[in-house]
Amino acid sequence: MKIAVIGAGSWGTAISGVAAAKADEVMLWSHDEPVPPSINERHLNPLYLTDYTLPENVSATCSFEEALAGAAGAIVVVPSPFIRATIRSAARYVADDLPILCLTKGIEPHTGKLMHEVIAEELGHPERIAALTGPNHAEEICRGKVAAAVIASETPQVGEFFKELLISPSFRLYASNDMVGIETCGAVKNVIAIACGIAAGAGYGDNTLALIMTRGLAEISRIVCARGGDPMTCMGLAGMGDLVATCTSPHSRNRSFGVAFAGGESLEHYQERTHMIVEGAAAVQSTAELARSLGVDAPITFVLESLLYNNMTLDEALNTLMGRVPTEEFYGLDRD
Ligand SMILES: NC(=O)C1=CN([C@@H]2O[C@H](COP(=O)(O)OP(=O)(O)OC[C@H]3O[C@@H](n4cnc5c(N)ncnc54)[C@H](O)[C@@H]3O)[C@@H](O)[C@H]2O)C=CC1
Ligand SMILES: O=C(CO)COP(=O)(O)O
Repeated sequence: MKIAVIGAGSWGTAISGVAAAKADEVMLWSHDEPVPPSINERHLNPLYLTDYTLPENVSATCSFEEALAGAAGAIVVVPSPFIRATIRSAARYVADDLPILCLTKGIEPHTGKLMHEVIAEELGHPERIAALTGPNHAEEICRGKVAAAVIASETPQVGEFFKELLISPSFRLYASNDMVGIETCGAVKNVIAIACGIAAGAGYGDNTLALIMTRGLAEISRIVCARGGDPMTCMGLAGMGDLVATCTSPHSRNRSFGVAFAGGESLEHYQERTHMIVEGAAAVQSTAELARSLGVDAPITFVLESLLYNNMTLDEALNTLMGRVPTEEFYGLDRD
């Protein structure tokens, strides 16, 4: 059995190693030309997780045709800003019944669409699409450190196919049918992680971080509910689990960017320096747009939007948040 992995960043590289334990062959599609020769000759990605040696049955290519030919399943893991264009370019090599698993975390700007919805729009046949999210830093997964995630799908057999492929003694996978819930959690927790990074970088304490995480989870839950997801999803691995990992881990690019931003570094400089995607920076804008269109109160996201993009100062941000009148702890959690 061959599995195609579309996207050779940190997470695409790590998940290829996981899939290689069960698949006969994993072929990784990379946007970056230096990646395939290095993986094919030395089993090393020269740009991401550079000290992780991939299994011998993982190879790489920059050709969609080569990656997808004869594949029994495809895993999509390109950063959200590139997902629509990438999938559109790959579309003619994707069979109508190919099971697809989406690992990307984001919300499309202007449309408010989740990543599985973008893939479905480009490829059709939404019933063959599943999504996986959870507290899964690639740096730990590639070392086999114990972790878990949720796989959600409209069709149970599709979720089961990917669960069987990726489950291992060190990687537990739970099933869900709430694709909207798990993907919304996965996108918006990145916003909250930036807020935690900024607070940590500015010298605030653990109480402050717990406050941001907890009120962040309330904010995520209101958006999940308004989007038609299940609020219980927010209590699980895709919600609280990933929020805690991303808001506290030194591996998190979103948290680290927040720390750097508090120290005066720009987003452009941070991304150029690390070559990594800060999904939460784009998600600040797309989540704010989505929340406004849904009529959802998202104060942390709105303040971050002003801080990152409209020259609000940190003091003004703090005063805006702390100046709000505290209301009921769990308002806005009704499902429409
Ligand atoms: N790194 C991690 O631990 C985890 C990442 N994710 C999610 O996985 C997704 C991918 O992130 P990473 O693998 O971490 O990426 P990364 O930040 O490690 O690497 C950036 C990726 O973007 C690609 N890229 C750059 N320009 C491109 C273009 N024009 N078209 C297509 N691709 C382009 C690069 O080739 C590279 O694969 C994101 O949505 C992220 O939130 C989810 C869970 C864990
Ligand atoms: O989603 C992630 C861990 O589950 C990765 O988070 P960062 O993009 O902040 O590194």
